[in-house]
Amino acid sequence: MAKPGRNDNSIDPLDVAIAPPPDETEEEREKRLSKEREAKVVSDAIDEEIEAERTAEKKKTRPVKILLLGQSESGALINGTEGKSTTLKNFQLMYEPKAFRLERASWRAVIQLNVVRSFHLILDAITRAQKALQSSSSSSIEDIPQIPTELLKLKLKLTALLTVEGTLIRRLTPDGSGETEATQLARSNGGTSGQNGGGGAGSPSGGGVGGKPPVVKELAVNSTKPWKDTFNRLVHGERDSFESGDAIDWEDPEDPGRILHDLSDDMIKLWNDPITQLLLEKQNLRMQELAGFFLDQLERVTAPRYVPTDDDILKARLKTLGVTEHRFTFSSTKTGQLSRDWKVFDVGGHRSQADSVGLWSEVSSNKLLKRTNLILFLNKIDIFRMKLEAGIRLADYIVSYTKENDFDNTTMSLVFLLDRNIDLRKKFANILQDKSPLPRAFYCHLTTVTDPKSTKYILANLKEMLMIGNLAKVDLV
Ligand SMILES: Nc1nc2c(ncn2[C@@H]2O[C@H](COP(=O)(O)OP(=O)(O)OP(=O)(O)O)[C@@H](O)[C@H]2O)c(=O)[nH]1
Ligand SMILES: [Mg+2]
Repeated sequence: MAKPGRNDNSIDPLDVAIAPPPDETEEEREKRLSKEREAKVVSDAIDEEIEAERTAEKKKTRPVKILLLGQSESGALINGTEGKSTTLKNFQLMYEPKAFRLERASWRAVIQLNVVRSFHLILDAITRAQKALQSSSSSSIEDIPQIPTELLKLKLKLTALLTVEGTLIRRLTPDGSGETEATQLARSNGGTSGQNGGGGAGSPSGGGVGGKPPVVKELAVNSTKPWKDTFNRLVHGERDSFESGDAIDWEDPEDPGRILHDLSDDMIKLWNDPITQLLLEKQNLRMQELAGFFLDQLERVTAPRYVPTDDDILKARLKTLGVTEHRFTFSSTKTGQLSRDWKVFDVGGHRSQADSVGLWSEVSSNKLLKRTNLILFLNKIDIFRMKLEAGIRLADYIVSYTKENDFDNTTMSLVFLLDRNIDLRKKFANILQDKSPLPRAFYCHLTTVTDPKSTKYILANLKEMLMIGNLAKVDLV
């Protein structure tokens, strides 16, 4: 006997759903059947196309696969993100420059969001200082400078940026595109506003005034979704004119660039004010080290007809969610013997991963990846150097390091890394040697991937791997 609530198995719900209405006339029946015939022709054509693609795919040499792995947030010494999407941007810049530059309109919005986000952090920092000054119980009050009325006026005017932030977020995550669901705005512990967070900065390295460190909210976009399409719809005119600003709709009355331009002078004043700098310093907020830093270029990026340069696009920050696949066909002229299809997978980083060493251990020991060649990038070396020069002591992070924290010579930071006692590369090489199920060569680079030249390391290693290894059958991470 059937249990109560169970469907009768002999009735197919699909049949019921597509069954013709019981009172169908002869004419309606003819119409329906004709539509069904048309749909079948389309469906057959799609099946044929898929089959043809599958056959063509099988005939081709297997593509080289590159999986970009890393964290979204990492340790305190080299903070923030890993630069996976930036590496991918470098590939696009090198091999699909036209398509890359056609996306300038979208990246312009991301850069504007980065700018606004930076100001959100600054305004929050001033608010925290104000609160601390008002509260007599604050222990660190004597360290906080008095905030001049002029600065507070500027702050008030610039709260208009929070509206721009909202507009930009809405544009980057349009309704119905699925982007809103994919948008992750991390919790904020308060500040100037309770509004949505913006994209841009990584985690600030410091604490609040006499309180908890500020938690940075960040806009994340699922890169498999066409967030760029919102802006591409604005594109008009000749597609070939990508080098100019023609890809941007300058007539758009809603363009956030207009408000940014109107507030430009005030933004520059606030950022350059020594009290602002002091307040940031007291709160250990090193804006220069945060991802998506454009505050030293405010006049240019808020200019009425600002078009992002390649360099700006490489520096722009938009967090990735999920996995994106990009295909490139690399010509032999640029890559030597590497003329074949490449698939590059950009994997959005996770905050939960313990640290870079842990991730490297996991990847090295993974049995499914045992025949996969690995290249390790110790990225953001420029920021590492900046931190060393700012007086952060390596010994506070690496106990075995006992040498001088001396940075007169700009190459010193690299010497530290290469030093036998604390050779980070050696540490990672040992992990690979110990954990790898099969012996593998260790490739490692200290990089600054915002510099397009960094791609050359990848290409040089790939050539070597393809030559040394089993040439046709190499998969890469
Ligand atoms: N100064 C400096 N900035 C870098 C470097 N590499 C990446 N960045 C910047 O850091 C930010 C984050 O880089 P992404 O490439 O988005 O990082 P990601 O690994 O894709 O991060 P998730 O998407 O969160 O997983 C961007 O604003 C980059 O421009 C670097 O070597 N030096
Ligand atoms: Mg990314």
